[in-house]
Amino acid sequence: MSFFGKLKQRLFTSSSRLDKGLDEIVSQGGEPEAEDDQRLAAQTLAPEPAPEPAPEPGPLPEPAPEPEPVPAPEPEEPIEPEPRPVPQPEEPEQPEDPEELPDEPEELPEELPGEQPVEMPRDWPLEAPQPQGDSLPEPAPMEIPVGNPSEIPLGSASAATSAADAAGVSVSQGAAKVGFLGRLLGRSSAPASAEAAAAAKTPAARIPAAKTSAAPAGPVIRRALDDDMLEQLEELLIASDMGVDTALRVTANLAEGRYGRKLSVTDIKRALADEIARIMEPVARPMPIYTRTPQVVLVVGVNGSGKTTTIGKLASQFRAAGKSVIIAAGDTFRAAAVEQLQVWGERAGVPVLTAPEGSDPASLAFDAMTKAEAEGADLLLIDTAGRLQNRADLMEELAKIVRVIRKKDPTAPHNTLLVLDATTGQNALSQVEIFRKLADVSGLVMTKLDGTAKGGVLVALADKFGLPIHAIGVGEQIDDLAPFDPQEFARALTGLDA
Ligand SMILES: Nc1nc2c(ncn2[C@@H]2O[C@H](COP(=O)(O)OP(=O)(O)OP(=O)(O)O)[C@@H](O)[C@H]2O)c(=O)[nH]1
Repeated sequence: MSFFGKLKQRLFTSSSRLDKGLDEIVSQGGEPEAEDDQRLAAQTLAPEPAPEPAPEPGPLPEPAPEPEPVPAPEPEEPIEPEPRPVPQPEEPEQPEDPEELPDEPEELPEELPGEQPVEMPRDWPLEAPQPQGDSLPEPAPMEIPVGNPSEIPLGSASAATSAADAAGVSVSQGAAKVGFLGRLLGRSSAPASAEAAAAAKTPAARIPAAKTSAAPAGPVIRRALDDDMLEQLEELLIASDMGVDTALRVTANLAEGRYGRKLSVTDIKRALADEIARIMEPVARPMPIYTRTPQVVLVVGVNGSGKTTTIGKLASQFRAAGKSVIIAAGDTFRAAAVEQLQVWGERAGVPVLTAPEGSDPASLAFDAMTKAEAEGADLLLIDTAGRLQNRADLMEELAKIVRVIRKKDPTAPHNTLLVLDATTGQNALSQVEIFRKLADVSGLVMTKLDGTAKGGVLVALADKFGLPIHAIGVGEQIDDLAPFDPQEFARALTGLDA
């Protein structure tokens, strides 16, 4: 089975809900179409173009003068990432034990020049080039790589890229690599046999095959888009966890230029997929990589959301991309969480720093910073507790971790990733709201998109918060984390094949 097919299977629950719902909506009040009508409909599938504006009478206004080009200032010193504010606890701060923690600097710099995070184009090679000099911020052309090369079958895009990199040849992955979601949708051109072997190892292989949206034999059913149908579509999108506001916006946009026209299920899927991709496009951004090391990535989220698993996957993939990584097991209150992280650390070949149960996570974070600096690590991934039961405590804990790591690097943490569990549906929205208050969230990772009918929540999140979505988790295996591709996600969610 192709990797593309895996994704389709994994998003089966979400797409099948939409599939089934759309079938029902269109068949109610819809009618089979004669062949001639089908040809006509195919020609008029796109929304009607807006009428051309009538030429304005009278003279045209003078064109506005072009603004003077402003030369970009050349940085003389290395540019550092901007520090994000330390989240302030609601309760008055307790004085820290000076024996436990090193002195805080008198005052954190108000503002540091910000290093522009470099977002990685999707077809960059996996290997980041080495910095050319001390003074220039060096963009690291890397997005979260797909899969662990040791597990990537020969002939896959990543393997091809690595080989080409080794040979000093630049490879456009666009040609060889179909995105992760795309591969799960079944459009991979990679050899099927090796991928089938890899897929067979995953739980996804045991999920029943997804219903395909290939046109059924016989006449296509079409239904004229009217108010009733729009209302039904709204309800269906709400049931898919898109949220009321987003569902209303999506259906309103879908109606534009199509109202009164006869649509088939595939027409609606295409229109929906376009609309969803349009919403998701601006938030699909790989995690920025900075030249400043260690780059500190704070990972937050409620217990069970998939933080540990995501850290393990990230560590493995960054390491496979040639980065040196250290993990700090910051949830010191749960021995099981620490043990789980150690297992992932072993799998990824990455050291995991731990502290005795119940000890201060901030001092572990400080030690981890010291070690990461001493060892010249590229990335430090810090796990944190996710107990929301006592928000004030959690807020203070996160704030203290941030204060302490800023003693070492005032610009840290460079990324604060909020890990969300897709199966929680609309609850993910309130988690974002809460964690944005607790920590300065810089991006999202959505886990467990496999096996949930609530994948639509990602659209609601993008629409409501506009926070970057760096990656998605679609399984429990080490290579089941992928950069977020809005087009492929939209197609997978709507169950569209092509
Ligand atoms: N199906 C699926 N399961 C996942 C995914 N990500 C994580 N999980 C599973 O979700 C469960 C919880 O994941 P953890 O990584 O332990 O979550 P956590 O946020 O670290 O939880 P605590 O350790 O309790 O703080 C585990 O059984 C993982 O295997 C995913 O993308 N898909």
